[in-house]
Amino acid sequence: MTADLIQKYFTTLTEDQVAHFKALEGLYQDWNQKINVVSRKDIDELYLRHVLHSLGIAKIQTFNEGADILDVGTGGGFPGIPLAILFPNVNFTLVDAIGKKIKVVQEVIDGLQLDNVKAIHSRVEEIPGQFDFIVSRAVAAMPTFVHWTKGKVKKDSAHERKNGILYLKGGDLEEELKDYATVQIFDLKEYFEEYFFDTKKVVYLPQKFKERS
Ligand SMILES: C[S@@+](CC[C@H](N)C(=O)[O-])C[C@H]1O[C@@H](n2cnc3c(N)ncnc32)[C@H](O)[C@@H]1O
Repeated sequence: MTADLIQKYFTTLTEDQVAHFKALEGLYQDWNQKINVVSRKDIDELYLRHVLHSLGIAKIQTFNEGADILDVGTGGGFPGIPLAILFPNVNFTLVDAIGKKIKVVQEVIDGLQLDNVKAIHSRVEEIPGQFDFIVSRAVAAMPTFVHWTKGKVKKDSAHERKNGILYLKGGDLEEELKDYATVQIFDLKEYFEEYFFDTKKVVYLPQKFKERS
């Protein structure tokens, strides 16, 4: 699959955005040979499994100009890098506890000359600042994740939807999310027809969520 897959679902991309999405393939293939951040199987399906999947968050939430978004446990840059290409006027902070992963992320940022992304080598618990939304994929179960990111969401919302966590998850989430009364789950198969998305969801947890009693 090629970068055309992105244009199939995001039809108003600028030439710059299309060029950036296209350039991801070469950058990741090159860097993945030096530092493995994407599994061999997945690198052949980069646009489906990583880029389009990351952009699933954008089908649920559009970020306002100037918003601050934190990607926790970004690994090789997902979902942060595709979202930063899609929202060039939004500030992204990508954090990961493993230095070599952040090195690849930094190389991709430099390769694309993205000026709206900062890559930080740190555990999320140790970074300062507050953000409108926290995005993530495949990092920790929600209770641990909520604990790690406590106090990192801005109180006042600049978006219609309350600030909070937008987490890409899959499978049966009932047990993991049973304590959160205000959680919302969005099925990505409603937006993308490829079979890969059949079980994929975006989990939205607003700040100041209610725990079920
Ligand atoms: C399975 S990888 C997922 C990477 C990426 N989000 C993706 O979906 O391709 C999980 C990543 O979370 C990072 N991580 C785990 N705990 C973390 C923490 N407390 N702070 C920052 N990064 C963390 C790990 O270093 C690892 O790179």
